Amino acid sequence: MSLKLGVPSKGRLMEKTFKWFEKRGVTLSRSASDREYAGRVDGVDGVDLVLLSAGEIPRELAAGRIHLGVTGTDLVHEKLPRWEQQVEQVEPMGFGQADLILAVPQSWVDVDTVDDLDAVASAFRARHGHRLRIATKYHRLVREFLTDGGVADYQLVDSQGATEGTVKNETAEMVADITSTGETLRANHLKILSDGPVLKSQATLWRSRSVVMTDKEKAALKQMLALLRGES
Ligand SMILES: Nc1ncnc2c1ncn2[C@@H]1O[C@H](COP(=O)(O)OP(=O)(O)OP(=O)(O)O)[C@@H](O)[C@H]1O
Ligand SMILES: O=P(O)(O)OC[C@H]1O[C@H](OP(=O)(O)OP(=O)(O)O)[C@H](O)[C@@H]1O
Repeated sequence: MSLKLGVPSKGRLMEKTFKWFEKRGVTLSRSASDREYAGRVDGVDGVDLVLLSAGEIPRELAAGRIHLGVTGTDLVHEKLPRWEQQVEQVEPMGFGQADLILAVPQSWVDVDTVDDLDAVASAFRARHGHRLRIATKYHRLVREFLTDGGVADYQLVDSQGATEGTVKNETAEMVADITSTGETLRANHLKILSDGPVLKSQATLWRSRSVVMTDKEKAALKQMLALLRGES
């Protein structure tokens, strides 16, 4: 069997991933049709390209269906419990930087920190009879962060997109989401809590810890890593 390299098939990480490999002597190419999720790897023998959504790459690494994969730190930490046991970080790639943050309405002038949030959350529950709602797709990371910060009076509301709009739409009181330029937060009149971020993320090359490799796969991995690390 060949070594399997999983890369984002679309979205913001795809193009930069292809360029990052190219710069290191490994050419990734998609088949002629953009709609066909197939491609090839040139520059190292015995490697297959697997095109996947960035969000699915953590699971495929953990299951051992791909040996190497490119995706954001945020997605690995969110989707894999005890991620260190399932994957190993090979190289941070220097693009796709984003911070996972907590943000509240700018009009909450008394709330700047997690401590302030704790006080407001308790008062909110007493006044409204339900817990303060935080919209996010990062359930695990947000829960861990708030537990560490001693905040308990809240509930998570799942939001898989347009998360900053949930406050205006009154389906949540605040959000936990990824930001890079901060423009979406500003446009939606939200401000970031100062004691964060919950996580700093960037595109990263990961290696699965779940596969037993054949000699051929081991040789391809060695050659690939030497090239990517500039050792050959
Ligand atoms: N401004 C940003 N907003 C959202 N994600 C960003 C941003 N900048 C970098 N990223 C990173 O990009 C990755 C998500 O990539 P992308 O948006 O292409 O995937 P997606 O299409 O949302 O995933 P999927 O294909 O699973 O739906 C995450 O690791 C995220 O941290
Ligand atoms: O800080 P900024 O540069 O404004 O970027 C942050 C925004 O980008 C992402 O959304 P995306 O574009 O992936 O759309 P989505 O709302 O469908 O997730 C993220 O969820 C924020 O909404």
